[in-house]
Amino acid sequence: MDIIVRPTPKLQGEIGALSSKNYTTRYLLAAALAEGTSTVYYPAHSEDSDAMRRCIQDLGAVLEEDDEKAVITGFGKSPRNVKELNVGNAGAVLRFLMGVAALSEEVTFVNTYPESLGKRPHDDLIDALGQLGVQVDHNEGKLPITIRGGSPKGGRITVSGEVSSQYLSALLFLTPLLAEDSEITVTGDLKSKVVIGQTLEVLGQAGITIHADEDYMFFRVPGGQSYKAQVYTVQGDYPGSAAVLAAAAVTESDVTIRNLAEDSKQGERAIIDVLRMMHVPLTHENGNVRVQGNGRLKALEFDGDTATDAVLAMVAAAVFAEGTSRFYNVENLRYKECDRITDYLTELRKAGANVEERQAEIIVHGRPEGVEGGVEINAHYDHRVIMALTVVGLRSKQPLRIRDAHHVAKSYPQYFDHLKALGADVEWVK
Ligand SMILES: O=C(O)C1=C[C@@H](OP(=O)(O)O)[C@@H](O)[C@H](O)C1
Ligand SMILES: C=C(OP(=O)(O)O)C(=O)O
Repeated sequence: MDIIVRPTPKLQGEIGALSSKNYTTRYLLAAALAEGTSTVYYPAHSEDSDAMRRCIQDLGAVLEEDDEKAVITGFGKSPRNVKELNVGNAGAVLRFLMGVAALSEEVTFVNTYPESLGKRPHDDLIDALGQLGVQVDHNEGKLPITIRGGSPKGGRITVSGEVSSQYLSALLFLTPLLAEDSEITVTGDLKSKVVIGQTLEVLGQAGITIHADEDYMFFRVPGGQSYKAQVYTVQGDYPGSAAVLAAAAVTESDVTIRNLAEDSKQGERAIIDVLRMMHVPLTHENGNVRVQGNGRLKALEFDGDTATDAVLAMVAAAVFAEGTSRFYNVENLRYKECDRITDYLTELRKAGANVEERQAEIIVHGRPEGVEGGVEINAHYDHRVIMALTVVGLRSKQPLRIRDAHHVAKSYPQYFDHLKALGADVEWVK
């Protein structure tokens, strides 16, 4: 399915934020790794969170769900033997479950998105699991991947943080369950470091003890622990909401998103500060973010690694800012659903934006007068490219047609419904 995004000068209304993807995957996993029955309130419903639901059930968790909650009886340290797992296009789900698979005899992760997740590297996690004595067969560090776990005992592990924080999160979920203590040393620069704060927060809620150095470069993990069955509540999602807030920022608007906690550990809450720095009129009180956009934005410089999954939305806003913006320290955007620097900028240029790339930077020469549009956009299987190009389309002179925009459902299936409710002129076409 394609979406047509037509110029929309005004957005107005109120929506509730979608539920956080990163907390949903973590709570579902923590519940599966517990032996009793946990409840997860307001879990996200999207392709990635459904991938976690499906896989933990394949591994032996029992899940019952109604409109507000998932009730999960976990398998503890003993996942059921399963031949294959299919995580769809979900990177974090794959990496976390590669850790869990170390507790199984033999599991193969199949490759159902050869053009997206199928191209992403997992070498650093494969290497770390190898240090625990886990045998991993792989296709040059990529899917399909077969893990022969058995009974790793724990010990000293080093893992590179240069490409993704998800490898470290996977080890932090696994090692507490091993018989012996572990020590994890991170080498290189740890990318998306703030996300590790979310992992540690969830592990703490699950009753797991981890001794972490303040810089998250070294961890002591006592072995022989068990996850406690708990009641969790998923908070609102900043990365997805960032795209809606960017849309409000580039139009004449009065848009409110509810349920975005001021004290959230999601790094992408930086969208609030970034829009403020861009002089976008905005308030954030009692979990409600209200943008009263006037279409005028100022350029800024920003360390994108602190808000990895919101950078594309921020760049889309910068396309219409006065002056030149620079988003630096973003090299790991290249290892996502697509190369979110080269592929994304290719599509932005098609729409008429003036952008430049460096290995680890995106530079945007703003066009407050708007961009031409009137072209077809390749989504590159990437929900965040789809959301960000939609923001650009709202302020293009001619409509944009985004091909295969249904991939938005990886994290935010109701994105276009939410935008429509706010008055955006968007239409699905076959
Ligand atoms: O741990 C997680 O849930 C995630 C970590 C981040 O990945 P990287 O650490 O690869 O940047 C983020 O981009 C991804 O959407 C989710
Ligand atoms: C990169 C993302 O997810 P993942 O790495 O889990 O596929 C994302 O949600 O933007």
